[in-house]
Formats: sequence, C-alpha cells, structure tokens
Amino acid sequence: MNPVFAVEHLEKHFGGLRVTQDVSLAMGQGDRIALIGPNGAGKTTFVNLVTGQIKPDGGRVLLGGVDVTRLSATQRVRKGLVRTFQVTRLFSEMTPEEHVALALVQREGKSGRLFGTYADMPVVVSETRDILGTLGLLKVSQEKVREIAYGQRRLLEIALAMALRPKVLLLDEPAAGVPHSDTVLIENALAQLPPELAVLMIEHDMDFVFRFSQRVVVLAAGAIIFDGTPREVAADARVREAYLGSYADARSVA
Ligand SMILES: Nc1ncnc2c1ncn2[C@@H]1O[C@H](COP(=O)(O)OP(=O)(O)OP(=O)(O)O)[C@@H](O)[C@H]1O
Repeated sequence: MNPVFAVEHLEKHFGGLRVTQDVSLAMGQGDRIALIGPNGAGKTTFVNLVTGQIKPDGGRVLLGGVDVTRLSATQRVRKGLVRTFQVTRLFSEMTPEEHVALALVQREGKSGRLFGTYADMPVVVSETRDILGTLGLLKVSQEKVREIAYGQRRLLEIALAMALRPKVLLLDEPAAGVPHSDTVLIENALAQLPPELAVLMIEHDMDFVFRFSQRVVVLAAGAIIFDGTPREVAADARVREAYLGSYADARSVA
C-alpha cells in the first residue's frame, strides 16, 4: 500500500546554506510522528516545503502516491495536506463556533452567503459541534476568542485545520506559548483526533513528544540524523549530542 504521505530526497538551499539535505520520510494512515531538532535545524523549512509555502531545489512530495511537488499550497490543502502555524491567526471578536462554522461554509463553497447564516445550515452546525467537541472546545464555543485561554486558542487552530478534512495534519509547535500546566489540554485533545489521520508534529516539549508519538524523527543541520521510537531516540548517542543533551539522563526516558 502507498504511504499516505511521503517526501523523497528533499533539498532546499538559501544561498550557500543547505537548510534541507536529502530528506526522505514516509507516513502511513494513523501514524503519529514527532519531528524534533535544535533551533535552526530546518523543521519549519521542512513543513513549508511539504505544504508548498516554499519550493524545493530538489526532491518530491507525494500524497497518496501522487506527486504534488508542483501544486500550490491551496491545491495541496484540497488534497488533504493541512498544517497549523506556530502563531495563532484568529479573530479576537469572533467565537470558536463562528470560526469553525465559517471555515466549513468556505470549504463547501458557500462563502457567498451572508455572514451569520450558517445557523440555517444543519450540516455545518452539526459538523462544527463535532469538531469543537473533539478538540474539547464546546464549553467555550460561544465565547469570544479574546476571552478564552491561550491553550484553547491553539486548539481552535487545530479545529480549523480539522474543518478542512485533512488526511495528513502537520502541527507546528501546538504547545508553544502554552503554560506547562495546560499542555495536558492539548495532549488530551490530540488523543481524540481520528485514528486514521496521519499526524506529524513539530514540538520542543520532550515530555509531550514522548507521550504523543510512536516515532520520532530528528533533524540536525537540515538532515535526518535519526528515525525511531521514542525509547530508541532517547537512548541514541548522536541524538543526545545534537539535541537532547542532559534531558535523557535527567528524565531516564531511555
Ligand atoms: N527565507 C530564508 N532565507 C534565508 N535563510 C533562511 C530562511 N528561512 C530559514 N532560513 C535559515 O534556515 C535555517 C533553518 O531554519 P528553520 O526556521 O527551518 O529552523 P527550525 O528548525 O524550524 O528552527 P526553530 O526551532 O528555531 O523554529 C536557519 O539557519 C534559518 O536562519
């Protein structure tokens, strides 16, 4: 069976800097992969290449076995490759329900209708509730975004990504900026995502990474230096040197 998502020999240079070096990776349905690496390792560049925000200098991006390297970011979203961003892009005066409902209205090509009319669209109303329920946001669905906790805003970003019906979801640091005590909200919500969805997460919080992922891919200086289970990755000397440092010793995760 074809992987749901793959990159083959991806390359990106910025001037003389090789930011992505011969990166190959494949994901199957339901995979939960964490992409880790030190600052400047090329994680965001990798996601930008995958989603089509920037063009690679070499290599291919495949979705369901089909080469999408030449497709725009929007075309890739329509094919099920969806990302979230590190920085939230929400409207402070709108509610979570309005955000998700309008994303669904837009997805269905009904955005010509007047704002606020989604209440007349039962399919939109029920899917909105399902998505907000999955992300644990029903209790704040009617509050303005400026009134909800930062962690809930990050979850709303993921809800908006889910409104696009992804097959592959790329999460760029979903817990960044979230107080450590609230990280569990994000973890619990991610655990409710559909099991068949393939999820690749960039994240610096290693406790979160080890609990979330079945597989950890380590990027350093633009190249994959390790790809294995959380237990293997924590025990690998090269990874400790490049990234984990004293973390693995301190936590005894190996
Ligand atoms: N548009 C650009 N032009 C030139 N250099 C760039 C550009 N974008 C990124 N870089 C460089 O590419 C390297 C990788 O950056 P990238 O943001 O992908 O790393 P990262 O692993 O996501 O880092 P962080 O964890 O800090 O977000 C860095 O050295 C960065 O300065």
